[in-house]
Amino acid sequence: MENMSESPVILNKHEVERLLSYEDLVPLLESAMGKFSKRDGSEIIQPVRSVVPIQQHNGFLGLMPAYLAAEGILCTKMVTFYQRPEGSSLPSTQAVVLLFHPERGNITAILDGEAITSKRTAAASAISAKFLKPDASEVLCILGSGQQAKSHYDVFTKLFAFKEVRVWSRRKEMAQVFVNDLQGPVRVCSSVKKAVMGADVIITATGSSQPILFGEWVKPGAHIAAVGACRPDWRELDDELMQGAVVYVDSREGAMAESGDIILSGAQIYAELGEVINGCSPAQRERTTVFKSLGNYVFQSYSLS
Ligand SMILES: NC(=O)C1=CN([C@@H]2O[C@H](COP(=O)(O)OP(=O)(O)OC[C@H]3O[C@@H](n4cnc5c(N)ncnc54)[C@H](O)[C@@H]3O)[C@@H](O)[C@H]2O)C=CC1
Ligand SMILES: O=C([O-])C1=[NH+]CCC1
Repeated sequence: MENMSESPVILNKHEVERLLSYEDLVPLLESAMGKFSKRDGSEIIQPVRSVVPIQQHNGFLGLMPAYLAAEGILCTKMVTFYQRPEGSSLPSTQAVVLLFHPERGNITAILDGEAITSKRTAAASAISAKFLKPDASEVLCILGSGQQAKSHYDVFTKLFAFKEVRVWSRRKEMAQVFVNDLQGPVRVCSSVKKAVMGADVIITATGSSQPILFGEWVKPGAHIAAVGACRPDWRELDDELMQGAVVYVDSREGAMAESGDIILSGAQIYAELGEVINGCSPAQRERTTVFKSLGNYVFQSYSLS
């Protein structure tokens, strides 16, 4: 987005939603993930996110700067995640993305980050599924019924042909509200166990800080895109699942600093997803795979630059 005038371009949530299509985003993100995993410090600079915990809301403010020299992208995202009471009208994840002119240092754009976060996170999970889900994947299961659950439903049903989609939410009526807003058929399940048994692809997109998904319920060979639990003491997946699966991440440094599922289970990171995209690490589709997503900021700056 080239802006030669002094005033930055400002795009609100609706404008970002309109401009940011999955058709554009998914291939761009795939390419950005590959470039990120080839990183040498002079080309891509992305420090691990600074996090300010906000204890009273069981949440945090995250500051996420990134510089891609070759692409001419200098940006930062600022994002809050606050645990909301069930049914709250306030979004749990809110964000702004600032783009800077890499030569002059001025702000060129101020972009609503809520839509970027929803779509970019879902697109990253979809790319993980493209490489890691079992070849014959028929059943998709979504745990959670919030913003991320919705964006994941949208992109997964757009890109893949599942025969069955299931959703679980800790309050069944919230799962029902979620389903009522969707176009296609989705089955509401009354327990995580019922939702995940036999599923080929499982998305965990909850605000939980304790494991909700247990390895004993997961079909061998399934692919799990684990989106929540973005703090070092938060979990969504249990030790059995983490230790038995082949674990892929968006960023090794980020995962070692922020993922409770990795740090507390002691699971080994097998590869970054970008290394799979680059052909440097195998996609072990025949094994149970976990993509532990934390939100890699290079990707989102890329998508609207
Ligand atoms: N990996 C990434 O790049 C990103 C991760 N996130 C994370 O994804 C998760 C979901 O975010 P949003 O969809 O924006 O939030 P949301 O508030 O819209 O949805 C959260 C869902 O989790 C459920 N939930 C909350 N606490 C729970 C618990 N203790 N047990 C079971 N279910 C619970 C809620 O009922 C709701 O269905 C959060 O953990 C957030 O930090 C958010 C943005 C990007
Ligand atoms: O990438 C992101 O924006 C976030 N990751 C975890 C919460 C928000």
